[in-house]
Amino acid sequence: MKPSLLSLFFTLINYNIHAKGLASIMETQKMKAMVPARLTQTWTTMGSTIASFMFVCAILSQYCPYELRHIIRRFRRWLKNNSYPYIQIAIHEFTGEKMRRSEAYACVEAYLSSNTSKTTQRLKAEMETEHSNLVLSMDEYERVSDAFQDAEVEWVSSKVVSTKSTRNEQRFYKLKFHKRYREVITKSYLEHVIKQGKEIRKGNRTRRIYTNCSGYKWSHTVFEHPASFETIVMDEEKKQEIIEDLLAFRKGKDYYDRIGKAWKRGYLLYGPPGTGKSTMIAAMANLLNYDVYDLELTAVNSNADLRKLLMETTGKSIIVIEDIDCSLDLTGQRKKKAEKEEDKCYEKKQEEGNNSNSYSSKVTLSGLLNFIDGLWSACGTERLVVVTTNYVEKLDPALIRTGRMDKHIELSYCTFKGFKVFAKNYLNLETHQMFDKIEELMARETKITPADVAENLMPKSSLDDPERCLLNFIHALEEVKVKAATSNKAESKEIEPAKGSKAMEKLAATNLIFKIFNYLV
Ligand SMILES: Nc1ncnc2c1ncn2[C@@H]1O[C@H](COP(=O)(O)OP(=O)(O)OP(=O)(O)O)[C@@H](O)[C@H]1O
Ligand SMILES: [Mg+2]
Repeated sequence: MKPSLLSLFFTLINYNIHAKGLASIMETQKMKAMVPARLTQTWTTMGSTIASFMFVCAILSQYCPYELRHIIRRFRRWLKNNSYPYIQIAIHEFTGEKMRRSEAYACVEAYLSSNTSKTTQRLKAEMETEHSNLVLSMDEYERVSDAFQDAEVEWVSSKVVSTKSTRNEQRFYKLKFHKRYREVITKSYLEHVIKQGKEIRKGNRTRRIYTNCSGYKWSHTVFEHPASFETIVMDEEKKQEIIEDLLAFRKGKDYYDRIGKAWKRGYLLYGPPGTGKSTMIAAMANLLNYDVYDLELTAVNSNADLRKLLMETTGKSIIVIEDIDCSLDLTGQRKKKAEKEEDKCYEKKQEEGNNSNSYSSKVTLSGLLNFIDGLWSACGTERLVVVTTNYVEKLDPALIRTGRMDKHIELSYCTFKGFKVFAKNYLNLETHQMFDKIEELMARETKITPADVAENLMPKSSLDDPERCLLNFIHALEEVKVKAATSNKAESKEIEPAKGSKAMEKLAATNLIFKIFNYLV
């Protein structure tokens, strides 16, 4: 068949579909009530007549002189516009080159599930997590009507299934309305739908934690961490200051706009292992109701991949880089000679197609800083970036200067005051005769982390009553004290012969061994 005849055939089908579509609109509940059955039949007949007429016009247009064909084409356009007075707007689930889930689609879905679930006959029910609510939404190919001011509209949920794979479905909502309502629908109704949808989504939102285990792509799961600022044990004043800072940031859109600064803030959490850095990040996410992006820098191959990942993050989120000193070489020189050599080696490996995971990350400090300062500010708002480290002194001052890491928070060893909060939370004890002994042990600079306090106070079996837990804790404190005394003794022994250069070397080596020993213990 010639292509022109094929197009004629499709034109005919198109007009028939329009005619049937018109009839099916009439079948929706609201319109049914308004339009009598006879009128529906008239429309259907008229639709078929128009389709046949169009078919004849199309044949004529193929075999007539150019001028006549032009007139027929114009007439056909006029007829189409007047015989099918409806406008359709499609809102697809995935858009753009990267096929990101469309915010508009999500808002329409939320709006329709809340506003039309009482009138929809076929619904689907979904529950994202075991603790979240059951969310009802329109099932596929379902139609619902809605009214806004004096305009009647119809929503249809539909999907396109790829011929290559049935798993590759593209869902979309189609909004149909009479063209006389064009202004009100495009200017006010859609705005109203998106606004209401956003509000509903805020209420239903289940937070997510994203991670880039596969390198350049985020994968996510539901974020359900029970941490809160109430259960974090630290200096009360410092805690309040952090909470206020976070809440001020969340409310700060207008302020950031006014001062011409991107709406983002950097936090640096530092302190020994087990002092609550990761727990605090979870508490921050819970307080602000933000998503978490846990960025594993060692899995990122290049600065370009890092940028791609960060640009894909959404607003209302915390981007976390844990143990940054272990992920990057951050010791001051941003690009050392050895690093340059490694770069060459890496490029060679890439050329050979040997891009193994064992090869270390090629993300550089300057790549990270460039993003935080440059592109970072331009793409997206309302993001916190939180960096953690056990060794703040190892970090390049350029990374942690104000503007990049605006707030520095030190988390440290547990004090007696902190222990009392743990005892209240874990054992429901406000006071106990063993507290004096504990206070005495803790006063002598016994460095015990909150993680160790929590572990020792936690009952391990039904036989563990509060006394037993406190005894466990006293044992742990005594052990820490003995270890500290042994390491101090060893250090002071090494200091004495430290006059000659050989002795200096020996001291350095022993110190290193003890440091490693302490770290491991
Ligand atoms: N300040 C704290 N308040 C309450 N619990 C704490 C605190 N610090 C640590 N914990 C407890 O110790 C456990 C370990 O803490 P967390 O993982 O947050 O430490 P961290 O500082 O991130 O350690 P690392 O530096 O090794 O990553 C937590 O599950 C929590 O129960
Ligand atoms: Mg941690």
